Amino acid sequence: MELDKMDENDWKYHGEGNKSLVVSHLQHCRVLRLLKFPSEDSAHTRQTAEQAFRHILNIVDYSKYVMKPLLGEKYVHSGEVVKLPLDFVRQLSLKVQQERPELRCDKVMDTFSGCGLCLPNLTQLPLHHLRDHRPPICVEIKPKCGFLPFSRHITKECKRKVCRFCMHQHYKLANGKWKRLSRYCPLDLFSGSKQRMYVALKNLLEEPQNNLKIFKGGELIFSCKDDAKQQPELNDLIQHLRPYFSHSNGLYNGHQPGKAILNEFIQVICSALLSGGDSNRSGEPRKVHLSESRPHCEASPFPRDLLRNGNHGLPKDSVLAKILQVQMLDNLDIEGIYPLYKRVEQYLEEFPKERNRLQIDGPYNESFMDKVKNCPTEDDGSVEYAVGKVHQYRVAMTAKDCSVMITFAPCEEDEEQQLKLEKPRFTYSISILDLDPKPYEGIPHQYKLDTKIVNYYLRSTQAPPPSSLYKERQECTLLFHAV
Ligand SMILES: O=P(O)(O)O[C@@H]1[C@@H](OP(=O)(O)O)[C@H](OP(=O)(O)O)[C@H](O)[C@H](OP(=O)(O)O)[C@H]1OP(=O)(O)O
Ligand SMILES: Nc1ncnc2c1ncn2[C@@H]1O[C@H](COP(=O)(O)OP(=O)(O)OP(=O)(O)O)[C@@H](O)[C@H]1O
Repeated sequence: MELDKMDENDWKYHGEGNKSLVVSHLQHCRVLRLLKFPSEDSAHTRQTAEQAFRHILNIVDYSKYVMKPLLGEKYVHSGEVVKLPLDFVRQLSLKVQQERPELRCDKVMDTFSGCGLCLPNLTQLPLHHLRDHRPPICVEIKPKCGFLPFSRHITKECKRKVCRFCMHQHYKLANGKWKRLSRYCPLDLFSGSKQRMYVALKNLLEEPQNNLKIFKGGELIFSCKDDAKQQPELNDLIQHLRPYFSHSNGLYNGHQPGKAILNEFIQVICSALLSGGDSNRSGEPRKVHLSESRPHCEASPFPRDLLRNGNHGLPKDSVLAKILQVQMLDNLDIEGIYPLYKRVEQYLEEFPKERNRLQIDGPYNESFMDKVKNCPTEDDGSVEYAVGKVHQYRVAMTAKDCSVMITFAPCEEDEEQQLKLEKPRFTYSISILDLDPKPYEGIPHQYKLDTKIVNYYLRSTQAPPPSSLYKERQECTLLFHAV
């Protein structure tokens, strides 16, 4: 990619989140990630080009020196900061505007700093097109927090029983972010039990919200609709997936029934999520267990009588195990962190120059990582302890908000061979994305939000739920066979 010859016509809109907008290159397996800012603030809070460059550099450093060592080399692609011609960025911004979903248009793309992040396009498998005519399928999951907090600082008992995602659903519904409750529960996905993972993925397919996107050949084919009232089309998805699962097993009227296709698709995702573990001497993958936390969320729709005390857990090096371990660096919960944040604030008021030494806003380097890793286990009343725990909390927050991308494509066999196989075989890659640092200043907001979510949950579950909600849920429930 020659930066001085950038042409907006070589790029197209790919997707966006709350903080950044992503465009993909038409020929090369590359994306550009550009920051976004609230539109009303853009005139006065706009950063100088120098500040914007520093900001993006911080994102790369944080990914490279903090998240990559914690999550594993193989899953993290940190990318590189690129300086882009301002004219290119302005033209690009105009070009993508009409593709942007309405719900994301409260923010505008950064067209003034001329900085962006260049990353591999993780929805593609490099060189795959040389081997098979079927383009890769990519499943992007934002799994959210996979454990129940176990901190002694927790004041509301329900937080030990119902997970944050399930509680938050009620609050999101009330403030209009979504129109239907999601039945997805992160604790099921992180359980390591194939049955529970299956149910979690099935529930994501029924109501993806912002937790599931599916791409085919780099094109988005399944996600929540822009109009949150509309449901995504599972039948369309089945048609897209059919060529990947057309083997001879279980044919009905000459082809696989839709349910069977979704069933196999979910199993492929499960296998990928459980892969990557090394084995012990008996050949069993090593597992990680959450001894400190209750393993099941009371709001999950997974039938309680099917919960067994079996030796589930996630294979040690699987992508979900890696993410969960980092999430669990938050062992005090926001209720334990907030007083420590206030301790740091008080200290900084007295000694403002200490902000740099304590690396409150970075730099995110080995020394920051040292503070995260070697934080004392007991509170000795020091500012060092408080800063260490705050840093750990922020790292855990990143892991609670990251996404996993599983990109898979049929193995090399030609079609005839493929049809004779009992099950199709896939080659795949797994990555973790959106590993940006969460701001230190965000802690008071997190504290308030936590209180709101819990209070709202308690209020809404004590009162009988509106009957229309249940009606809608029943209408969209699919019946899958247990695996
Ligand atoms: O607080 P949460 O759990 O709602 O997470 C926010 C996400 O909402 P979600 O609940 O996943 O729909 C939110 O996602 P959406 O904008 O809702 O797609 C962002 O990821 C936000 O992170 P940031 O402020 O952009 O760095 C996320 O904020 P952080 O809490 O991770 O800072
Ligand atoms: N390297 C990549 N390859 C392919 N697609 C990507 C890549 N990085 C991001 N995307 C796509 O762009 C979308 C937005 O990116 P990202 O999640 O990083 O945005 P964000 O604004 O930081 O998210 P959030 O809302 O969590 O703050 C992703 O959901 C994903 O679909």
